[in-house]
Amino acid sequence: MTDEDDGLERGRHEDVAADHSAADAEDVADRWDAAGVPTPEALAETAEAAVRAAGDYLAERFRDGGTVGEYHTDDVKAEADEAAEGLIFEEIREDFPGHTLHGEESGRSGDGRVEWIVDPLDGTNNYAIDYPSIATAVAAQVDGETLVAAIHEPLVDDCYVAVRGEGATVNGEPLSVTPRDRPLDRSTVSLVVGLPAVRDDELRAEADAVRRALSGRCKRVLETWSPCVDWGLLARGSLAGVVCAYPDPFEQEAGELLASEAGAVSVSGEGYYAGAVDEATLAALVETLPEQVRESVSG
Ligand SMILES: O=P(O)(O)OC[C@H]1O[C@](O)(COP(=O)(O)O)[C@@H](O)[C@@H]1O
Ligand SMILES: [Mg+2]
Repeated sequence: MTDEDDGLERGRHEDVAADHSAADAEDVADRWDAAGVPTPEALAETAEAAVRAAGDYLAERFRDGGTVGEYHTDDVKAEADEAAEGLIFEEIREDFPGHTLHGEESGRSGDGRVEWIVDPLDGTNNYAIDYPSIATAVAAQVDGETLVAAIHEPLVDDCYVAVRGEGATVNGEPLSVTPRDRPLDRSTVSLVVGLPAVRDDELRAEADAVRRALSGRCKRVLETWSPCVDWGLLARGSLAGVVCAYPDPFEQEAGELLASEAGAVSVSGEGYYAGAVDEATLAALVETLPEQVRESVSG
Protein backbone atom coordinates (compact mmCIF):
# COMPACT_ATOMS: atom_id res chain seq x y z
CA MET A 1 0.00 0.00 0.00
CA THR A 2 1.38 3.40 -0.91
CA ASP A 3 1.15 6.62 1.11
CA GLU A 4 -1.26 7.91 -1.51
CA ASP A 5 -3.52 4.85 -1.32
CA ASP A 6 -4.20 5.09 2.36
CA GLY A 7 -3.99 8.84 2.81
CA LEU A 8 -0.92 8.41 4.99
CA GLU A 9 0.63 11.58 6.25
CA ARG A 10 3.55 11.21 8.54
CA GLY A 11 3.25 14.56 10.25
CA ARG A 12 6.23 15.90 12.11
CA HIS A 13 8.29 12.75 11.69
CA GLU A 14 8.31 13.05 7.93
CA ASP A 15 11.94 14.08 7.87
CA VAL A 16 13.06 11.33 10.19
CA ALA A 17 11.20 8.70 8.21
CA ALA A 18 12.45 10.05 4.92
CA ASP A 19 16.02 10.04 6.20
CA HIS A 20 15.58 6.49 7.33
CA SER A 21 14.23 5.20 4.03
CA ALA A 22 16.86 7.16 2.15
CA ALA A 23 19.58 5.63 4.32
CA ASP A 24 21.31 3.25 2.00
CA ALA A 25 20.17 -0.31 2.23
CA GLU A 26 23.91 -0.81 2.31
CA ASP A 27 24.21 1.27 5.42
CA VAL A 28 21.74 -0.96 7.24
CA ALA A 29 23.06 -4.16 5.71
CA ASP A 30 26.56 -3.36 6.94
CA ARG A 31 25.45 -3.66 10.51
CA TRP A 32 25.34 -7.40 11.02
CA ASP A 33 27.09 -9.44 13.67
CA ALA A 34 29.39 -12.37 12.96
CA ALA A 35 26.46 -14.82 13.09
CA GLY A 36 24.60 -12.91 10.40
CA VAL A 37 22.10 -11.28 12.75
CA PRO A 38 21.59 -7.50 12.60
CA THR A 39 23.07 -5.56 15.46
CA PRO A 40 20.65 -4.38 18.15
CA GLU A 41 21.23 -0.83 16.94
CA ALA A 42 20.13 -1.74 13.41
CA LEU A 43 17.06 -3.55 14.79
CA ALA A 44 16.22 -0.57 17.01
CA GLU A 45 16.43 1.87 14.11
CA THR A 46 13.98 -0.22 12.10
CA ALA A 47 11.74 -0.79 15.13
CA GLU A 48 11.44 2.93 15.76
CA ALA A 49 10.76 3.74 12.10
CA ALA A 50 8.08 1.02 12.02
CA VAL A 51 6.14 2.14 15.10
CA ARG A 52 6.35 5.77 14.04
CA ALA A 53 4.98 4.99 10.58
CA ALA A 54 2.01 3.09 12.00
CA GLY A 55 1.44 5.46 14.90
CA ASP A 56 1.46 8.55 12.70
CA TYR A 57 -1.06 6.93 10.38
CA LEU A 58 -3.35 6.05 13.32
CA ALA A 59 -3.07 9.53 14.79
CA GLU A 60 -4.02 11.08 11.47
CA ARG A 61 -7.10 8.88 11.19
CA PHE A 62 -8.00 9.52 14.83
CA ARG A 63 -7.81 13.29 14.44
CA ASP A 64 -9.83 13.17 11.21
CA GLY A 65 -12.60 11.31 12.99
CA GLY A 66 -11.84 8.35 10.74
CA THR A 67 -12.34 5.80 13.49
CA VAL A 68 -16.09 6.11 13.76
CA GLY A 69 -17.29 4.54 10.52
CA GLU A 70 -14.62 1.91 10.48
CA TYR A 71 -15.46 0.56 13.87
CA HIS A 72 -19.18 0.66 13.46
CA THR A 73 -19.55 -3.03 12.75
CA ASP A 74 -17.41 -6.07 13.43
CA ASP A 75 -16.81 -6.53 9.71
CA VAL A 76 -14.84 -3.36 9.32
CA LYS A 77 -13.47 -3.24 12.85
CA ALA A 78 -9.98 -4.30 11.87
CA GLU A 79 -9.40 -1.87 9.00
CA ALA A 80 -7.10 0.59 10.77
CA ASP A 81 -5.38 -2.19 12.72
CA GLU A 82 -4.62 -4.00 9.47
CA ALA A 83 -3.45 -0.87 7.67
CA ALA A 84 -1.14 -0.03 10.61
CA GLU A 85 0.23 -3.56 10.64
CA GLY A 86 0.85 -3.32 6.89
CA LEU A 87 2.90 -0.16 7.40
CA ILE A 88 4.98 -1.82 10.11
CA PHE A 89 5.61 -4.88 7.96
CA GLU A 90 6.64 -2.66 5.03
CA GLU A 91 9.26 -0.91 7.15
CA ILE A 92 10.65 -4.19 8.46
CA ARG A 93 10.65 -5.93 5.07
CA GLU A 94 12.42 -3.01 3.48
CA ASP A 95 15.38 -3.39 5.85
CA PHE A 96 15.21 -7.11 6.64
CA PRO A 97 13.32 -9.10 4.01
CA GLY A 98 14.23 -12.49 5.53
CA HIS A 99 12.87 -11.87 9.01
CA THR A 100 9.83 -13.59 10.48
CA LEU A 101 6.84 -11.33 10.94
CA HIS A 102 4.31 -12.08 13.64
CA GLY A 103 1.47 -9.61 13.76
CA GLU A 104 -1.63 -9.51 15.93
CA GLU A 105 -3.76 -9.07 12.81
CA SER A 106 -2.19 -11.35 10.22
CA GLY A 107 -0.43 -14.02 12.26
CA ARG A 108 3.05 -15.43 11.71
CA SER A 109 4.96 -15.77 8.46
CA GLY A 110 8.54 -16.74 7.72
CA ASP A 111 11.11 -18.85 9.53
CA GLY A 112 14.06 -16.52 10.12
CA ARG A 113 16.05 -16.42 13.35
CA VAL A 114 14.80 -12.90 13.92
CA GLU A 115 11.09 -12.59 14.66
CA TRP A 116 9.16 -9.35 14.94
CA ILE A 117 6.20 -9.38 17.31
CA VAL A 118 3.81 -6.63 16.27
CA ASP A 119 0.87 -4.95 18.00
CA PRO A 120 -0.20 -2.41 15.39
CA LEU A 121 -2.92 -0.81 17.50
CA ASP A 122 -2.79 -1.41 21.21
CA GLY A 123 -6.04 -0.08 22.60
CA THR A 124 -8.33 -0.94 19.71
CA ASN A 125 -11.45 -0.41 21.77
CA ASN A 126 -10.20 2.98 22.95
CA TYR A 127 -9.58 3.94 19.33
CA ALA A 128 -13.05 2.78 18.37
CA ILE A 129 -14.68 5.02 20.97
CA ASP A 130 -12.38 7.98 20.26
CA TYR A 131 -10.69 7.66 23.62
CA PRO A 132 -7.14 8.99 23.15
CA SER A 133 -5.14 6.20 24.75
CA ILE A 134 -3.48 4.10 22.06
CA ALA A 135 -0.05 2.84 21.09
CA THR A 136 1.81 0.84 18.48
CA ALA A 137 4.43 -1.69 19.54
CA VAL A 138 7.05 -3.99 18.08
CA ALA A 139 9.52 -6.37 19.70
CA ALA A 140 12.42 -7.92 17.80
CA GLN A 141 13.39 -11.37 19.04
CA VAL A 142 16.49 -13.31 18.12
CA ASP A 143 16.15 -17.05 18.73
CA GLY A 144 13.17 -16.33 20.96
CA GLU A 145 14.80 -13.66 23.13
CA THR A 146 13.52 -10.09 22.90
CA LEU A 147 16.49 -7.85 22.13
CA VAL A 148 14.78 -4.68 21.02
CA ALA A 149 11.43 -3.01 21.63
CA ALA A 150 9.77 0.15 20.37
CA ILE A 151 6.48 1.66 21.47
CA HIS A 152 4.96 4.77 19.92
CA GLU A 153 2.10 6.65 21.57
CA PRO A 154 1.15 8.73 18.57
CA LEU A 155 -1.41 11.06 20.15
CA VAL A 156 1.14 12.42 22.59
CA ASP A 157 4.00 11.67 20.21
CA ASP A 158 6.12 9.77 22.69
CA CYS A 159 8.38 7.11 21.27
CA TYR A 160 10.03 4.59 23.58
CA VAL A 161 12.94 2.41 22.45
CA ALA A 162 14.65 -0.28 24.52
CA VAL A 163 17.69 -2.39 23.69
CA ARG A 164 18.53 -5.34 25.93
CA GLY A 165 21.50 -4.51 28.12
CA GLU A 166 21.75 -0.97 26.78
CA GLY A 167 18.84 0.81 28.41
CA ALA A 168 15.69 2.58 27.33
CA THR A 169 14.87 6.00 25.93
CA VAL A 170 11.82 8.16 25.36
CA ASN A 171 12.11 10.54 22.42
CA GLY A 172 15.86 9.92 22.52
CA GLU A 173 16.24 10.80 26.22
CA PRO A 174 17.48 8.06 28.57
CA LEU A 175 14.88 6.62 30.93
CA SER A 176 15.61 5.39 34.40
CA VAL A 177 13.04 4.69 37.10
CA THR A 178 13.95 6.06 40.48
CA PRO A 179 13.22 4.01 43.58
CA ARG A 180 10.59 5.64 45.74
CA ASP A 181 9.86 5.29 49.37
CA ARG A 182 6.11 5.47 49.06
CA PRO A 183 3.52 3.02 50.36
CA LEU A 184 0.91 1.57 48.03
CA ASP A 185 -1.89 3.57 49.60
CA ARG A 186 -0.21 6.65 48.15
CA SER A 187 0.65 5.04 44.82
CA THR A 188 -1.05 4.45 41.49
CA VAL A 189 -0.58 1.08 39.85
CA SER A 190 -2.10 -0.30 36.69
CA LEU A 191 -3.87 -3.55 35.96
CA VAL A 192 -3.69 -5.18 32.53
CA VAL A 193 -6.23 -7.89 31.77
CA GLY A 194 -5.40 -9.81 28.61
CA LEU A 195 -7.85 -11.38 26.20
CA PRO A 196 -7.72 -14.91 27.69
CA ALA A 197 -8.90 -13.48 30.99
CA VAL A 198 -11.49 -11.27 29.31
CA ARG A 199 -13.02 -14.20 27.47
CA ASP A 200 -12.85 -17.04 30.02
CA ASP A 201 -15.21 -16.94 33.02
CA GLU A 202 -12.81 -18.58 35.44
CA LEU A 203 -9.80 -16.48 34.46
CA ARG A 204 -11.92 -13.34 34.49
CA ALA A 205 -13.03 -14.11 38.05
CA GLU A 206 -9.37 -14.49 38.97
CA ALA A 207 -8.54 -11.12 37.39
CA ASP A 208 -11.51 -9.56 39.20
CA ALA A 209 -10.07 -10.83 42.49
CA VAL A 210 -6.73 -9.24 41.62
CA ARG A 211 -8.50 -5.95 40.85
CA ARG A 212 -10.31 -6.02 44.21
CA ALA A 213 -7.12 -6.86 46.07
CA LEU A 214 -5.18 -4.04 44.42
CA SER A 215 -8.03 -1.56 44.89
CA GLY A 216 -8.09 -2.35 48.59
CA ARG A 217 -4.44 -1.44 49.00
CA CYS A 218 -3.42 1.12 46.37
CA LYS A 219 -4.37 4.76 46.08
CA ARG A 220 -5.63 4.11 42.55
CA VAL A 221 -5.76 1.22 40.11
CA LEU A 222 -5.57 2.41 36.54
CA GLU A 223 -7.01 0.35 33.68
CA THR A 224 -6.19 1.97 30.36
CA TRP A 225 -6.97 -1.03 28.10
CA SER A 226 -3.95 0.06 26.14
CA PRO A 227 -1.21 -1.75 28.05
CA CYS A 228 1.64 -0.15 26.13
CA VAL A 229 0.57 3.19 27.56
CA ASP A 230 0.99 1.64 31.02
CA TRP A 231 4.41 0.28 30.08
CA GLY A 232 5.52 3.77 29.13
CA LEU A 233 4.27 5.16 32.42
CA LEU A 234 6.06 2.45 34.38
CA ALA A 235 9.29 3.05 32.46
CA ARG A 236 9.04 6.76 33.31
CA GLY A 237 8.45 5.91 36.96
CA SER A 238 5.06 7.63 36.84
CA LEU A 239 3.28 4.45 37.85
CA ALA A 240 4.54 2.60 40.92
CA GLY A 241 3.80 -0.74 39.32
CA VAL A 242 1.96 -2.81 36.73
CA VAL A 243 0.19 -6.11 37.28
CA CYS A 244 -0.75 -8.17 34.21
CA ALA A 245 -3.24 -11.04 34.19
CA TYR A 246 -2.88 -13.31 31.15
CA PRO A 247 -1.47 -10.52 28.99
CA ASP A 248 -1.33 -10.62 25.21
CA PRO A 249 2.19 -11.39 23.91
CA PHE A 250 1.87 -8.81 21.14
CA GLU A 251 2.15 -5.99 23.66
CA GLN A 252 3.78 -7.83 26.55
CA GLU A 253 7.12 -8.65 24.89
CA ALA A 254 7.84 -5.03 24.06
CA GLY A 255 6.50 -3.77 27.38
CA GLU A 256 8.54 -6.09 29.59
CA LEU A 257 11.79 -5.18 27.86
CA LEU A 258 11.02 -1.46 28.05
CA ALA A 259 10.25 -1.70 31.77
CA SER A 260 13.30 -3.77 32.65
CA GLU A 261 15.67 -1.63 30.59
CA ALA A 262 14.33 1.44 32.38
CA GLY A 263 15.26 -0.26 35.66
CA ALA A 264 11.92 -1.66 36.80
CA VAL A 265 12.01 -4.95 38.70
CA SER A 266 9.54 -7.79 38.16
CA VAL A 267 8.36 -11.29 38.91
CA SER A 268 6.19 -13.50 36.74
CA GLY A 269 4.65 -16.92 36.47
CA GLU A 270 1.62 -18.85 35.22
CA GLY A 271 -0.16 -16.07 33.38
CA TYR A 272 0.81 -13.25 35.73
CA TYR A 273 3.43 -10.52 35.73
CA ALA A 274 4.07 -7.90 38.40
CA GLY A 275 6.56 -5.10 37.84
CA ALA A 276 7.45 -2.09 39.97
CA VAL A 277 9.82 0.82 40.29
CA ASP A 278 11.76 -0.76 43.15
CA GLU A 279 12.05 -3.98 45.15
CA ALA A 280 10.11 -2.69 48.16
CA THR A 281 7.16 -1.63 45.99
CA LEU A 282 7.27 -4.94 44.13
CA ALA A 283 7.24 -6.89 47.41
CA ALA A 284 4.27 -4.85 48.65
CA LEU A 285 2.46 -5.37 45.36
CA VAL A 286 3.02 -9.12 45.39
CA GLU A 287 1.96 -9.29 49.03
CA THR A 288 -1.33 -7.68 48.02
CA LEU A 289 -2.21 -10.29 45.37
CA PRO A 290 -4.65 -13.11 46.08
CA GLU A 291 -2.85 -16.17 47.48
CA GLN A 292 -2.99 -18.32 44.35
CA VAL A 293 -1.63 -15.55 42.15
CA ARG A 294 0.99 -14.62 44.73
CA GLU A 295 2.22 -18.19 44.78
CA SER A 296 2.41 -18.38 41.01
CA VAL A 297 4.57 -15.26 40.68
CA SER A 298 6.68 -16.09 43.72
CA GLY A 299 7.04 -19.72 42.74
O1 LIG B 1 -12.21 -5.94 25.74
P1 LIG B 1 -11.64 -6.36 24.42
O2 LIG B 1 -12.09 -5.55 23.27
O3 LIG B 1 -11.79 -7.83 24.18
O4 LIG B 1 -10.09 -6.10 24.48
C1 LIG B 1 -9.31 -6.59 25.52
C2 LIG B 1 -7.90 -6.39 25.13
O5 LIG B 1 -7.62 -5.04 24.99
C3 LIG B 1 -6.28 -4.82 25.37
O6 LIG B 1 -6.28 -4.02 26.52
C4 LIG B 1 -5.57 -4.18 24.20
O7 LIG B 1 -5.65 -5.07 23.12
P2 LIG B 1 -5.45 -4.63 21.62
O8 LIG B 1 -3.98 -4.53 21.41
O9 LIG B 1 -6.04 -5.73 20.81
O10 LIG B 1 -6.14 -3.34 21.41
C5 LIG B 1 -5.69 -6.18 25.72
O11 LIG B 1 -4.74 -6.16 26.72
C6 LIG B 1 -6.92 -6.89 26.12
O12 LIG B 1 -6.76 -8.25 26.06
MG1 LIG C 1 -2.45 -4.95 22.55
